[in-house]
Amino acid sequence: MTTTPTDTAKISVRRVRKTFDLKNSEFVALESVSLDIADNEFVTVVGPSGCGKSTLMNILAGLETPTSGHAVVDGKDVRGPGPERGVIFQQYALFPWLTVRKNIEFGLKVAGLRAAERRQRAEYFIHMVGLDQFADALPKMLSGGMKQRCAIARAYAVNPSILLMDEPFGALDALTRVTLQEQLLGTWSREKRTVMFITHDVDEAVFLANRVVVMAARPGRIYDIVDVDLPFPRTEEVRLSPEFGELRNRVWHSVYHQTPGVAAGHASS
Ligand SMILES: Nc1ncnc2c1ncn2[C@@H]1O[C@H](COP(=O)(O)OP(=O)(O)OP(=O)(O)O)[C@@H](O)[C@H]1O
Repeated sequence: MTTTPTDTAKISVRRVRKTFDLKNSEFVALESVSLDIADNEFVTVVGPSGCGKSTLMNILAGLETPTSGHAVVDGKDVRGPGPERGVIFQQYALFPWLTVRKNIEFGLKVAGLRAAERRQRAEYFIHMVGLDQFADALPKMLSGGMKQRCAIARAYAVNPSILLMDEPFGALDALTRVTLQEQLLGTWSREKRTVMFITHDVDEAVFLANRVVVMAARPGRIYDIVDVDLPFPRTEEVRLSPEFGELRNRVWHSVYHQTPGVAAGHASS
């Protein structure tokens, strides 16, 4: 389990504690979380509901501040959102009144790119996620999977070096989900980014990652880190391999046995 911060990490989370004030008490959402993520690494985070996955991601996104400890990106403390960190949520967060193309161009306009350059860049990423035929469609005309592909293209287009993804495929059916996992990995291997990807799905966590971080709840903390030394590209053959099965079982075991009640119930059965 590697949790010791180093100076070379793209992302360093150092002894982060996050508390929320409740009416008569303080709720500890994260306790002493330390984690390093290397440049171009793909890290997935799994854990039971309420273990602080989104809180950790929001801290890295600059949407929450740690109560103590540090979130460091490229050697600097995170002090708010920044263009080098793209965020993708479960709910697509597309502008409903803008077409796919305009949604993707939006961030480029904010970044000050000229119209021709915006157009060219949007085309590239529309093609990358296979939405060529829907470039002029409004979000309401897209399926859930297409909306999420549009959100991924939009995040990539502004060229962030880090992608923070909070259950981006959580609302999709199993087949679309698998297709998007393969597509995301294809994009990641071509474009390279440092990715933190939150999921509830252990198979998804193993399939995508270089490393799986398993969190535990009450207080939210890192419970285990599993290296995934499966080859890329991650094909169906990899997904069906005994090595994949072993890693999935290892991660599942970690998630299952730290969930209060579940392990106890298991032990007594
Ligand atoms: N703004 C807030 N005020 C009070 N409590 C909060 C706040 N945000 C999060 N929490 C609490 O902190 C804990 C961690 O929440 P968080 O959303 O990070 O968990 P999670 O692991 O992402 O959960 P899930 O898998 O269900 O999305 C939860 O118990 C939640 O109720």
